[in-house]
Amino acid sequence: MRQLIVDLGERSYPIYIGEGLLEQAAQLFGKHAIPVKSPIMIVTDESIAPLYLGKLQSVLEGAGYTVHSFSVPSGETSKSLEMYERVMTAAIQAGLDRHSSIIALGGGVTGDLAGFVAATYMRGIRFIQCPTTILAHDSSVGGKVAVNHKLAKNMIGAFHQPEMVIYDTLTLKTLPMREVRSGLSEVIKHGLIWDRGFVDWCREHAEQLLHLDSEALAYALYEGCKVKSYVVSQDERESGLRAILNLGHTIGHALEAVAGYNELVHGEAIAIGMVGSALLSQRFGYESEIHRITKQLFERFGLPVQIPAHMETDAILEAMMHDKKFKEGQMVFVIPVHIGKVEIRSDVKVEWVREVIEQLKGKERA
Ligand SMILES: NC(=O)c1ccc[n+]([C@@H]2O[C@H](COP(=O)([O-])OP(=O)(O)OC[C@H]3O[C@@H](n4cnc5c(N)ncnc54)[C@H](O)[C@@H]3O)[C@@H](O)[C@H]2O)c1
Ligand SMILES: O=C(O)C(=O)C[C@@H](O)[C@H](O)[C@H](O)COP(=O)(O)O
Ligand SMILES: [Zn+2]
Repeated sequence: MRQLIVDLGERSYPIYIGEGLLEQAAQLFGKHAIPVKSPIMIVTDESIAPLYLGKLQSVLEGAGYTVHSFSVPSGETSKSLEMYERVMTAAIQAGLDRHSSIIALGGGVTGDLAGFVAATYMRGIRFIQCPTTILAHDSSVGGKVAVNHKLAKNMIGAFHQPEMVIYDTLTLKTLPMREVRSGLSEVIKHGLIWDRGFVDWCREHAEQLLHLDSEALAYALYEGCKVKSYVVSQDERESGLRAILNLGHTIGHALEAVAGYNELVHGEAIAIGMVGSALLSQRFGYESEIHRITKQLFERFGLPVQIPAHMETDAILEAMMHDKKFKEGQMVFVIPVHIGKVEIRSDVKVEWVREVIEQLKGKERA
């Protein structure tokens, strides 16, 4: 088992990464003094429940916990206020009290939704992340929890850190290929913002990663979580540095919203967004090599690098205006300076963004 600590003073918590960790959930709950006397609730989705809910539930019941569960439909559209209310209702009906815990068993959708319920139920109760996707190496760490608004991604949310992250990498073996690629997009993002050596390693190990080679995957998840934990521990509430974790998201989130949250999955949308940021970096005089390397990397992982042609440029621009980094009437972008380093710029011109969107739709500039 590998272990990392998210260092946030008295709210610090561990990330446990290893094969078969769901079997050890009861010991880990005991170690972290998760109260046995109050009922707990596992929130998961309808694809994950038949695979892993029974295991987690029986392990915890075996240790004396009273375990309730609630499954939401799979997919991004479950990150909604409507679903939030349904999970809330289930929590009230299950009699969760102030000492109860909510456990998210699933990907980023489950984690963000269940986490937002935990953050707001009785003004906040304990929350435990049990990620089951590659992408969730990112979403399970750092305490951003939210649901979407139809006009903008993650618009209704909170910061609520988990008690711990229990990452059983055996669960990843059942991931559909599209979700493997999507998760690797955020893994690569952690390299692009912080560590050129890790980007090179990802490129060299693309085949192993795509085939879920256990050792390669465990290393990639550990490295990704390491970057994420370090950044979060420096700037928990995104007053500065943390915004770098948003590379590719200004465009990516807009694409997800414009598509009604059911065309591109998150990792796909941000892969396109990261190629867009690499194009924008040329406007600041940075090397065109950044764009070439970024694009080739995502192509190698079978991720999309173009905006679907039917998406209207104006609609994308409009959705981008709701980005949470938008400040004093100015778009704010995470811009690559070179591979492994980015900067936050608030002097990106809207015309440049329009041109980049057109380029990403396959309409090359003259
Ligand atoms: N909070 C954060 O810091 C943060 C960071 C990154 C992404 N996110 C959010 O995460 C979400 C995307 O997360 P995701 O990609 O994990 O999506 P997801 O939770 O929808 O999971 C992807 C799909 O895989 C299925 N699945 C999950 N685990 C499985 C398994 N082990 N075996 C088989 N199928 C499985 C799910 O049912 C779903 O259909 C987005 O909403 C994004 O905004 C949040
Ligand atoms: O943790 C962060 O900070 C991130 O930016 C990680 C992103 O990968 C993630 O998609 C996050 O949910 C985006 O945050 P938002 O504040 O732009 O909604
Ligand atoms: Zn993301």
